[in-house]
Amino acid sequence: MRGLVIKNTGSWYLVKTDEGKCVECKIKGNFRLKGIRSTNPVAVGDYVQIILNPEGTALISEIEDRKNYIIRRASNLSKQSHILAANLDQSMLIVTVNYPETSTTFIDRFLASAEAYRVPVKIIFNKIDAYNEEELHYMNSLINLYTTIGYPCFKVSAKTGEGIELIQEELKGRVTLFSGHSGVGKSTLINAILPEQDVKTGEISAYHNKGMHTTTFSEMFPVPGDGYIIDTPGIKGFGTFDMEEEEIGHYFPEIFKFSADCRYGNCTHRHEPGCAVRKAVEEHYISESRYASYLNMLEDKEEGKYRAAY
Ligand SMILES: Nc1nc2c(ncn2[C@@H]2O[C@H](COP(=O)(O)OP(=O)(O)OP(=O)(O)O)[C@@H](O)[C@H]2O)c(=O)[nH]1
Ligand SMILES: [Zn+2]
Repeated sequence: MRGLVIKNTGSWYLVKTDEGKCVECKIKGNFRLKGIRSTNPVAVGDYVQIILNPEGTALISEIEDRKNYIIRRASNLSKQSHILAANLDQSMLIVTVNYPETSTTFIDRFLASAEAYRVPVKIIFNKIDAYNEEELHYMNSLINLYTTIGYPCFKVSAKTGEGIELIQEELKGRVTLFSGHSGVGKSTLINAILPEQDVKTGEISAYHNKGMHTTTFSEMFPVPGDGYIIDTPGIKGFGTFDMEEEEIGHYFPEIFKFSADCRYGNCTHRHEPGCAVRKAVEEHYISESRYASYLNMLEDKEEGKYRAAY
């Protein structure tokens, strides 16, 4: 029998079968996954085959190939990873231009990691009820920027309910990871989206409070119209994805596009002669803020190398 893993409590997995029944499952034997050493072989979002027991529980016997997954290093010292969620259809990044401000560096790092994980992102600008004219102007210029690059943007107020219906439409039939740094109104927004659900902010927050240092258990919350929201505790972005220096530019779609015309194939777009990316920045085809975020990620990479070498 086939089903979707919607909750992981550590030892048990809750699987929703294709027929719509929820069954508590354990894992059968040992799973080995290609390429990753993981502390949890099965994650929320996995499609699995289960074998029912007479007691009404079941064993997970097989995991279907994942179209994508997000992981977190179990600890700095270990090479093992913890799979937070699998088979994401999209991620919604909640941002605010004030109270508190989300920096473009944060947004761009998130977007680049999402590209690396092959998860499409929609950017949700929250708290539009609270902005003055200047802030609204700034928000609209960001919306213009990110829409042009290919990231759909939405304006909402979790407080007044403005724009929420459109978000509900976007969630239908999809598995969506919710992200955003502390204070952007993620919990308020989830509550506004799920008004009659038995999922409450408190429940999600309780998960949050378990903090970064304990094992993380994820859960998918059903939304009307056959979709799910994943709110991973303690995850503000995707974390660091191991990217090679030359690779970082691949995850900035507009930089990648222009880089085809750079003189050198391994151009890092910093100071190489004949760099088409720098030229595009000078001519305002690529935004200064995006280029700055790109350089910022490159710098991190260099510092990482420095640490590794000493
Ligand atoms: N004016 C205004 N305030 C909002 C809106 N959405 C959330 N807030 C407020 O922003 C603050 C933070 O909201 P939360 O929902 O707790 O934010 P969060 O992103 O879940 O934060 P963490 O729990 O720290 O991750 C609260 O005081 C909310 O009342 C909004 O649309 N407009
Ligand atoms: Zn270049």
